[in-house]
Amino acid sequence: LSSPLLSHTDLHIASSAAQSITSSLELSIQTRIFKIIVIGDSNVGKTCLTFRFTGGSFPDKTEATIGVDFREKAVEIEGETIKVQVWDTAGQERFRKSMVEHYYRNVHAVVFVYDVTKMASFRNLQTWIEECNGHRVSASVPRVLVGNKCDLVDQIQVPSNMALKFADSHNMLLFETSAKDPRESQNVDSIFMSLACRLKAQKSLLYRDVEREDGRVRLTQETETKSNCPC
Ligand SMILES: Nc1nc2c(ncn2[C@@H]2O[C@H](COP(=O)(O)OP(=O)(O)OP(=O)(O)O)[C@@H](O)[C@H]2O)c(=O)[nH]1
Ligand SMILES: [Mg+2]
Repeated sequence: LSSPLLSHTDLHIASSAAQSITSSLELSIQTRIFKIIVIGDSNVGKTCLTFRFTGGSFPDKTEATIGVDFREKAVEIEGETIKVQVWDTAGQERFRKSMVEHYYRNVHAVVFVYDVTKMASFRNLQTWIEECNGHRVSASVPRVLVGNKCDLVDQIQVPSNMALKFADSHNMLLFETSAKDPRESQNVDSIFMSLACRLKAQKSLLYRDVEREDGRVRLTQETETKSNCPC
């Protein structure tokens, strides 16, 4: 009789190795990236807001963004680490025109920014929304509205109720905040975190649609009832 090719111990080692490969594969599959673009007139503070979220501070000096700057931050939501990839876009037409297609390709969420001290930047939101819609961004892609520079209290031109009405009519949440004021930093974080939470909820619903049980695939009725998302 020939001896078995693999002993019991060998089999055990092989099965542990297979398990660890599977779990590292699952980990890499689970690291998801959410692409969030920040859009609005030049000088409204898009670079400062994205800097505040990813770097935790207000930049001493900024220059007009050319094309796009990428900023990333890993956040943890319900035990899952997610990479939030923020696309800080250029507001000036000459610095953005060759990039616009790239901004909107496979975007997961959109942040529209205006400057509360500049009515023109609020009025121009309509044009930014039209550009976004013109690039076939699905209605299921969440959008939020941000009124920045609230620290300049004496110079406010855009009343909150006007902004709220506009946000409501476009099915967006409104955040009024300041990238400059350190007391507002949590509020700035919540702009991006609220979007990441919504995206996670949407995506995990998709993942949960199919569940294996007894080797068969079945649809589940599970929804987001278990969510303990902070937002
Ligand atoms: N007071 C105040 N100033 C701000 C705030 N955010 C940005 N700024 C200032 O506004 C100016 C423009 O900020 P940026 O972040 O560069 O503007 P942007 O929207 O990125 O502009 P583009 O890159 O040209 O599209 C800078 O001088 C900032 O210091 C804020 O919350 N409060
Ligand atoms: Mg900029």
